[in-house]
Amino acid sequence: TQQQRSTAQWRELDAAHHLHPFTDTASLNEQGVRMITHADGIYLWDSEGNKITDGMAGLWCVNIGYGRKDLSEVAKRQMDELAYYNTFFKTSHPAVVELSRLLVEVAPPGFDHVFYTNSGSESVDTMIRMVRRYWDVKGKPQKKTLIGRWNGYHGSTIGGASLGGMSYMHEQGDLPIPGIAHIEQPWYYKHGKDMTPEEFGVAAAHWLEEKILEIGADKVAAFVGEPIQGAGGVIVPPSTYWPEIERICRKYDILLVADEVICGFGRTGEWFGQQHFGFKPDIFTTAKGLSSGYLPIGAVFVGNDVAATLAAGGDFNHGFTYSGHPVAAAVAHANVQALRDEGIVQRVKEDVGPYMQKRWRETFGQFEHVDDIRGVGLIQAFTLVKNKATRELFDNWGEIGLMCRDIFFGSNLIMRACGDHIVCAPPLVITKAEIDTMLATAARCMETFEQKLRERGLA
Ligand SMILES: Cc1ncc(COP(=O)(O)O)c(CNc2cccc(C(=O)O)c2)c1O
Repeated sequence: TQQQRSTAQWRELDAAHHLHPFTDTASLNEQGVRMITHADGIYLWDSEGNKITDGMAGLWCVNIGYGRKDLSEVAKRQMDELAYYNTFFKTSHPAVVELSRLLVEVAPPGFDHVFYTNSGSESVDTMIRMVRRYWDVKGKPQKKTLIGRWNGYHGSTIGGASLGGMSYMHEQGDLPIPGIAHIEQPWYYKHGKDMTPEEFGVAAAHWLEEKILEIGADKVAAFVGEPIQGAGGVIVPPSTYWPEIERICRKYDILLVADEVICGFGRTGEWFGQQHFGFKPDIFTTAKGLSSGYLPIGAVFVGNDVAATLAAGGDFNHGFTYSGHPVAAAVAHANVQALRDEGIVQRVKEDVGPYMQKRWRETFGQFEHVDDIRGVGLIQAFTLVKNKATRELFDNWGEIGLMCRDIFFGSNLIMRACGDHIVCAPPLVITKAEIDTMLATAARCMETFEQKLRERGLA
């Protein structure tokens, strides 16, 4: 079992030796980290015994909820049987074969092949190399450019960070790499002022057509997007957006890629976000909910045309030591089987998802500085705004979001601030009673938030 230390001792050792992701190390160590020691269902406990409601399912990933001993038993059994062997050099093993069969079963039709990675970023980098290889084999090697969206998020590897549209990431490391372009995001609240959502969805998709014509269709390899932008703040596109994107991709013969790292494995109430929006990509990337975060694993679902073309090209020179890792594959298999056989995905679509969306709107609609209340299934958000009537946002984008997030955290409720968007993506096993309790806490926090705005002369 874990060595028993005081919170102070944990904090001291962490500050001395551990570099955290996406963190300003100096400021983190002024405050001191919260030591999360265990978790169950939708709850976390810290080293001070505080019970915390995890409204973010870790990092959008613990779809099945914490504390599933069946998954840890599968991990132990697999590790005792075959802890590791690779899938290079004409070998395979039962765990990755069983997972592949199951994933093809839950995938939309037309995806009979899966490539494995260790993360969403590696899935995205794998996809980038597949897309460029695809056009090589097709005899159009100049079709290299991949188009993403500003404020899209596709990971932290050099490829993923380049394809993502977070400019503060591009500034660190001289990104994007060559052959990457971006178009504006389909954020209706900000860009669609004098249009209906449906008109805006078509207009926003046409930004892709403009970009393709600017670059030259003969140079464009693919368009890549998250069905709903997650880390960008749960930007839910109008219903007309994705079908128009797909039409434009077919018109100019460029591949359509969905990044389902967040939207995949039941988050929207469908198995994959592409099914909610009604489009069919050529490839899609996954991770997170694939194993519910119990072990690191990612998977690239390769459409049959792309798979056949890659195969025609002979050796595809790409892969990782841990591609299809036996223990990660076994746990992912048990996780996906439970999401399906326990009806968890189905319940998001038919029961808890609609309930959350209704209660989310009821809870936050009453606040003066909350607007654009939105969501699908169990991914939802709202935007903190200075003036609803004029849709005026606060100055210093992100500052108010962090203030609001800290009020939630102070009440042992984890929600995420993405700029001035407040987002929530709980484990898919959340019950209606837990939704009511969580939102009652959140409502009290929002009263405090409004009070703080007044005290700061911002309201
Ligand atoms: C759509 C998408 N694509 C790729 C990645 C990269 O996955 P990995 O992190 O496993 O390499 C992601 C990851 N998304 C992600 C990761 C970490 C933090 C947050 C946040 O919103 O705070 C979001 C993602 O959301």
